[in-house]
Amino acid sequence: MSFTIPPSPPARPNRCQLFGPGSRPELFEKMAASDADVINLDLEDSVAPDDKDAARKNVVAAINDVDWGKKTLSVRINGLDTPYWYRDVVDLLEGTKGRLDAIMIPKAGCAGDIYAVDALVSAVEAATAKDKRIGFEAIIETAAGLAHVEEIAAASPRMESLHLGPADYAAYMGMATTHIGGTQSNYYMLSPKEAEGERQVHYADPWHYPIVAIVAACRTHGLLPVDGPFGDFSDPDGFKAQALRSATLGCVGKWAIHPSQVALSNEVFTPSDAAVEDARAIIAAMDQAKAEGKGAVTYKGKLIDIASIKQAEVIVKQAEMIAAR
Ligand SMILES: CCC(=O)SCCNC(=O)CCNC(=O)[C@H](O)C(C)(C)COP(=O)(O)OP(=O)(O)OC[C@H]1O[C@@H](n2cnc3c(N)ncnc32)[C@H](O)[C@@H]1OP(=O)(O)O
Ligand SMILES: O=CC(=O)O
Ligand SMILES: [Mg+2]
Repeated sequence: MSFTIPPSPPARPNRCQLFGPGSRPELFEKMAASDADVINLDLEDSVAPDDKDAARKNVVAAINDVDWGKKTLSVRINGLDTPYWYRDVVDLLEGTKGRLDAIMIPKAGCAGDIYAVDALVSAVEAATAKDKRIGFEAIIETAAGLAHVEEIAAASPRMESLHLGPADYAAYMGMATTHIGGTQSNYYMLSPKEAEGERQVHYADPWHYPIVAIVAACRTHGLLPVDGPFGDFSDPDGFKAQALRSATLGCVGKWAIHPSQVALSNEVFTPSDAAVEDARAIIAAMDQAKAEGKGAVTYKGKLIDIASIKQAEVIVKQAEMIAAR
């Protein structure tokens, strides 16, 4: 371990974030009644320019009036390159009475973007004598965001999570696709030409690199890494495969852009009973090994050592936090 101990991320479940446009208030009660851990009311890209003012009013009213239970409640504001974002921040903070938990900052490109929102939020919080400090979520979805992911993660003590936005990421990176997340039909490898038989297609994961960069930045600075949207809500198997890849790489959750995706995300990002039992058995086996003065032992035919305790503790802690919510 480095002499610098990384901070722990916020201890709250973040398995699924359900989004809904601020311009569709008829969805808000349904979102509140869902099983998502986090709700994101959107003022950004799911809201047409002519609807921005109305959506902002809808969202302020809903934060005050809807019973959001124990959910983490967040609003995605408009980007810092638009004329809308400052009014989003001011109206959200001046117009709501303490239920809002976080603001999501889209298209974060550098630490200065987070600093700018922090300055405005801090001024409104001071002026309105708010006790509660609003947290920040930021979306990594531009080339600059990816290039500066670590400085964005470290930009403010308000930062709680980073998210991959595959739709904008694809656009800003000039990727040849119009699909939102998931397997891309043109991103594949073929088995070697000289191999026996018909050549096999292997679909690789075009989101692997940004997800790993986000996870590394989050784990360094004590934030929650979250995978973003999967646009084809008629493809639950595709959603699950993408979510499993993200979970395997260290993400704690994924967005849902349709209610049908909430249970899938919760399932993938909740450790199974078998996984928790196995993790507890590994910790017990290592306790026994330690008592016998050994650093490495065989468990179910495989090597486990001191690093295995840390791996197992990730699963146990996640399960305990979900059970305690
Ligand atoms: C792409 C990059 C991004 O930035 S993603 C994040 C921003 N985008 C969003 O917030 C979009 C969120 N989703 C939606 O707007 C809608 O789900 C879309 C995809 C347009 C589909 O809407 P719609 O045609 O009404 O769906 P549906 O008829 O299949 O709905 C079935 C029942 O579920 C409801 N529903 C729909 N969406 C939500 C939602 N987001 N949250 C909660 N409930 C939702 C519908 O009202 C419908 O309910 P009911 O069965 O009639 O009672
Ligand atoms: O904001 C989300 C995205 O995929 O873009
Ligand atoms: Mg986006």
